[in-house]
Amino acid sequence: MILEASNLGWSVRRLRIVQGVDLSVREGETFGLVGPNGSGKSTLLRLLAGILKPTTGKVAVEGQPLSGLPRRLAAQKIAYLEQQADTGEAITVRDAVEIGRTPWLTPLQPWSDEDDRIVAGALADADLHGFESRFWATLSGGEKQRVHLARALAQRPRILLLDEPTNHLDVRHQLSMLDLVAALPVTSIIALHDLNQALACDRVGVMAGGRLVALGPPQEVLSVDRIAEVFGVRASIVVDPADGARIFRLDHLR
Ligand SMILES: Nc1ncnc2c1ncn2[C@@H]1O[C@H](COP(=O)(O)OP(=O)(O)OP(=O)(O)O)[C@@H](O)[C@H]1O
Repeated sequence: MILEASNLGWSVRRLRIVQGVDLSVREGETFGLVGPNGSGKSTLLRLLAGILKPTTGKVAVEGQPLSGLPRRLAAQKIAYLEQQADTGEAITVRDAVEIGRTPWLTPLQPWSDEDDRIVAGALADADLHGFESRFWATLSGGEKQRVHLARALAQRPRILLLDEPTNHLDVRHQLSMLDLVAALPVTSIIALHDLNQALACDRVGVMAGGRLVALGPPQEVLSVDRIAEVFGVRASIVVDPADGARIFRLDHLR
């Protein structure tokens, strides 16, 4: 297992925000995390990224405790794309993406042609050709989101943790973001609100009230009954006659 959490929990002022999460993620897997607002998805991702220190339990990356890994080493293994990261710094798109290379640079291994090549590839993968010299503050929400993705890709991590990465993106960029993540030779954990997007993941975990209440293949985990119970909505499954793909139609519970 590339990433393992056991009895993972985080509390603030005696409030249990995440509790008792046991999770093992396989190498190369695209793992979707779904759940209502406030169910603990972002907090769980921040614990897995090592940004929050667990109140209970632990996280292991490639068998090593995350808490014992030096920050630089952890950043070589894990990239985290936050939900609403912003900066007031006057930086360009290229500067922002170059930051992704930081964990790999040392005085003995300064910036090289290989770093240039990786940054160019990340910019291209995030469809940012022509944006390199634009200032961050002038970008739209979706363009900023794509720069974050490019920065995370430039980090060349083993594990990508993405918090609602399709937020702000137009439909074409939503599709290319998810296709890109699925095609990358990395392990990804993605918090998603769109249950149809979650259907495309290898496995899905469902968060409710700070707990991981279900875990498994999307078709099993995202049952009509569970969607009603966890999200309070009525799901019906519609089959596209063109290719047999199953999609959810969602409505109020009656
Ligand atoms: N530092 C904090 N202090 C108090 N409450 C917090 C803190 N951090 C998170 N919470 C609360 O913990 C709960 C879980 O938050 P979290 O952001 O993890 O949920 P989420 O599932 O990612 O939600 P969303 O879908 O809205 O992004 C929320 O009710 C939130 O208000």
